[in-house]
Amino acid sequence: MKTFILTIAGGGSTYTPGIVKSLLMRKDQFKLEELRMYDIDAERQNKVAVIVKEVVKEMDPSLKLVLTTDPEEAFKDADFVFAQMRVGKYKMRELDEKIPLKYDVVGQETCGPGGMAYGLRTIFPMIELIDFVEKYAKKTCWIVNYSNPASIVAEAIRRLRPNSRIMNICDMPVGVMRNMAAILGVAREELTVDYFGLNHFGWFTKVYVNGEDKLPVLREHARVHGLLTEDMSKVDVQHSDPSWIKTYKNIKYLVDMFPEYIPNPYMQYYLLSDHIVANTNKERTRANEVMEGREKRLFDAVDQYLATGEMNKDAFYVGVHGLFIVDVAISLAFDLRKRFLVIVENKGAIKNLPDDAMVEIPAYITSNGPEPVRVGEIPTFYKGLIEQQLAAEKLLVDAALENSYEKALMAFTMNKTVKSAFQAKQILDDLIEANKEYWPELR
Ligand SMILES: NC(=O)c1ccc[n+]([C@@H]2O[C@H](COP(=O)([O-])OP(=O)(O)OC[C@H]3O[C@@H](n4cnc5c(N)ncnc54)[C@H](O)[C@@H]3O)[C@@H](O)[C@H]2O)c1
Ligand SMILES: O=P(O)(O)OC[C@H]1O[C@H](O[C@H]2[C@H](O)[C@@H](O)[C@@H](O)O[C@@H]2CO)[C@H](O)[C@@H](O)[C@@H]1O
Ligand SMILES: [Mn+2]
Repeated sequence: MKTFILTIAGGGSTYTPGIVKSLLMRKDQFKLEELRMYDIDAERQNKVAVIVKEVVKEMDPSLKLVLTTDPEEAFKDADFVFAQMRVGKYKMRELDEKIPLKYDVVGQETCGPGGMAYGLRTIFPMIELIDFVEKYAKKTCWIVNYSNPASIVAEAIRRLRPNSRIMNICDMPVGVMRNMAAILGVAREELTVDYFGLNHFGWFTKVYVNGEDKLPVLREHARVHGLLTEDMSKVDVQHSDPSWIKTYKNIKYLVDMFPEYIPNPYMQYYLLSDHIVANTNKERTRANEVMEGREKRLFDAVDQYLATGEMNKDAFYVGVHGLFIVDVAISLAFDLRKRFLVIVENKGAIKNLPDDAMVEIPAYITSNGPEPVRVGEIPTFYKGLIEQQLAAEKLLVDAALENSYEKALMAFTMNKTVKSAFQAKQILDDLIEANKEYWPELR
């Protein structure tokens, strides 16, 4: 049986235990020879590893587990790298969210100025990671990347490392499909969707079950309930947090106004920005909810295990997040040609968008990478919105590569969540100060 060396980059992530569990649930199909955790923060990674070791002991005790901060040890002869780094960690996420809110602008980790700030922190560490993998791993190695902000990261990689073997993915569409399946009373695997957009900026246009388009049924549900199902805690425990409930509810306003398609929940930040700001607690944002929730639960479980030897199994979840990345890797490994939504270079797939846009669309995942479907032409409303967002993302990457303050200011001004160039400049200047340690210099 073929076996694989797999490295998780960002081993200290709160998602690592869930991803490891998901990997080991598939060990009969996707057998690991060695699992490695790589992070630049050894202390955080060691803590998360306390839980990971228990998962390995229970599910695949003979598996070799390596923890390292050394790139050579991490990537030597690796077959797969799962990337999930958060550059600046939650401390910086909190600032990404709170600084724009000071100016009554959406404060979100991947959208608006906060997302662009996160992008400027992440571009070069991701390029460094790709270079480590290229230097040490097998030539056939695939990087499957969750690191956000995925659109900006993907655009920078397209420009700087166009030949790298990387699949940029996002679990939000899969999360939505999980809710859609619960609403329709079917399994998520029974859904086949059509979708177009950029990452965290797109729309479902068809939702097939057994060849029948169920979008009309979902539209009627969404007009009243958004994408909430009866009991979210049964669908995904994390998504019963108040902020996620609000997010799924907000879809009802969007579907009511624009019933044609079902939007990615992230569209709320662009199309309902005033409502979002008015309903956000500027002192306690999602970063606080996560630090006091997902992160605390995990680290409390580590402390409890070290003190008592007892493991709290509710401290982490596999969820669609853990399932999806493993599904993508298995399709890459065995040329399964499974259809998933992934982020790829457009190259004509969406006919009336530029070839060099990094778009999120369905693709068949082969061992040579994605084979995207042909989406065709998209209607003017969506095209216009996407073009504006795409321009902002491209200008931001220009800013990073050219060390250009002016391009960064253009990117911030272009973003739909920002009202004026004055406002863009105030937020940008505050973010430059907060990100001194991380951003490329902007002159
Ligand atoms: N694409 C998606 O849909 C999706 C879904 C969920 C999470 N994510 C992303 O996954 C990542 C992890 O999220 P989290 O909430 O678990 O964060 P986290 O802060 O718990 O973990 C991130 C880890 O990355 C490490 N890190 C930072 N810079 C690094 C570098 N240069 N090299 C190696 N490791 C580095 C940190 O030390 C930390 O341990 C984030 O980028 C998040 O945005 C993406
Ligand atoms: O606020 P967070 O850190 O809890 O989540 C931010 C991430 O949200 C999306 O991922 C969700 C996903 O949609 C859901 O189905 C489940 O697996 O949880 C994920 C994380 O909560 C989004 O796609 C990511 O890009 C964000 O990082
Ligand atoms: Mn995402």
